[in-house]
Amino acid sequence: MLVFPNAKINIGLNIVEKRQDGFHNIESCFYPVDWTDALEISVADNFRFQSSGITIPGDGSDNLCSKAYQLIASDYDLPPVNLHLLKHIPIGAGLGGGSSDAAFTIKALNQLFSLEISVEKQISYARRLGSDCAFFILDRPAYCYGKGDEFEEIALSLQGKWIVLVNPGIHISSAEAYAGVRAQPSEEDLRKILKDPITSWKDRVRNDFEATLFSRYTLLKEIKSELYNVGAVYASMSGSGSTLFGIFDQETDLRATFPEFKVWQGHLK
Ligand SMILES: C[C@](O)(CO)[C@H](O)COP(=O)(O)OP(=O)(O)OC[C@H]1O[C@@H](n2ccc(N)nc2=O)[C@H](O)[C@@H]1O
Ligand SMILES: Nc1ncnc2c1ncn2[C@@H]1O[C@H](COP(=O)(O)OP(=O)(O)OP(=O)(O)O)[C@@H](O)[C@H]1O
Repeated sequence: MLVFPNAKINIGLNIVEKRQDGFHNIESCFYPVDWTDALEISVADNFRFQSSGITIPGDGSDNLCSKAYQLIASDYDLPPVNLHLLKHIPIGAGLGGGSSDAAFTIKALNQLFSLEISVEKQISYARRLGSDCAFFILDRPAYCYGKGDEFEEIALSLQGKWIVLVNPGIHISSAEAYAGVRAQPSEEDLRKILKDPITSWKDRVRNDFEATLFSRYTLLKEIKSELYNVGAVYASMSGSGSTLFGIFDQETDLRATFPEFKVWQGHLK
């Protein structure tokens, strides 16, 4: 079975409270984008994880795909499988790529072996692998809260809008990014702002990681400004960086604008 785990962007990200368990409560809109990895799962004599494409730090056994397999195998009688991951989504990029790989492994195992695990149960398995993982089970626009692993439907459609993602190759881990911020309650309900036209989002739909990360890495701030200069109706950093995105009303090819960075562009669904 071949599946294509996709990335997400965060449209707004308020870090509202530091929790007793060391995590942070956030408020964010997660929106899927079609920058994808490819994951092939086939029955084998022994369990094996291999990857190609972008090099993933760590050994195969701590890959989130392997962890997802082990988690499901601890409750269900699974045969050994060969997992082959072709890694395209930049890592430490605020795009949730590793989390998506984990969630898609759960979904694929469920389908391949007819496990009939309910969506709710798949979400609770995913949650155990990382805060971002749960979103990718349903994989549709959502307002996320708590650790980012609880969500509700949001009536937001950016279908047909053009999006450009620019990744400058700076690796920022979630833990590093959260360590640098001070949580504070949000000024305005994100769900309410997102009901207003996209042209009113600039300066209102904020990512709380930008303040600290833009002063540490000025390049990130420059990329965001450039996205506005070339006509984005809204631009922001995604998650804990280092990817910036711009949303445009029409197709805009920015590969020549950012020749030294990874650029992904396409329509939103
Ligand atoms: C920045 C986001 O991508 C926004 O969507 C996520 O909040 C990050 O989620 P993630 O990478 O799946 O994070 P996890 O793997 O669960 O946690 C990694 C580390 O990030 C920090 N962390 C993560 C999520 C959260 N709500 N609060 C945190 O403080 C914790 O130090 C944690 O040990
Ligand atoms: N399938 C995977 N893809 C990417 N990273 C993985 C994967 N499995 C495990 N990891 C580990 O997770 C780390 C990346 O996690 P991190 O949360 O920083 O980035 P991410 O998953 O790309 O997305 P985000 O920046 O949005 O959280 C890597 O350094 C690697 O050690």
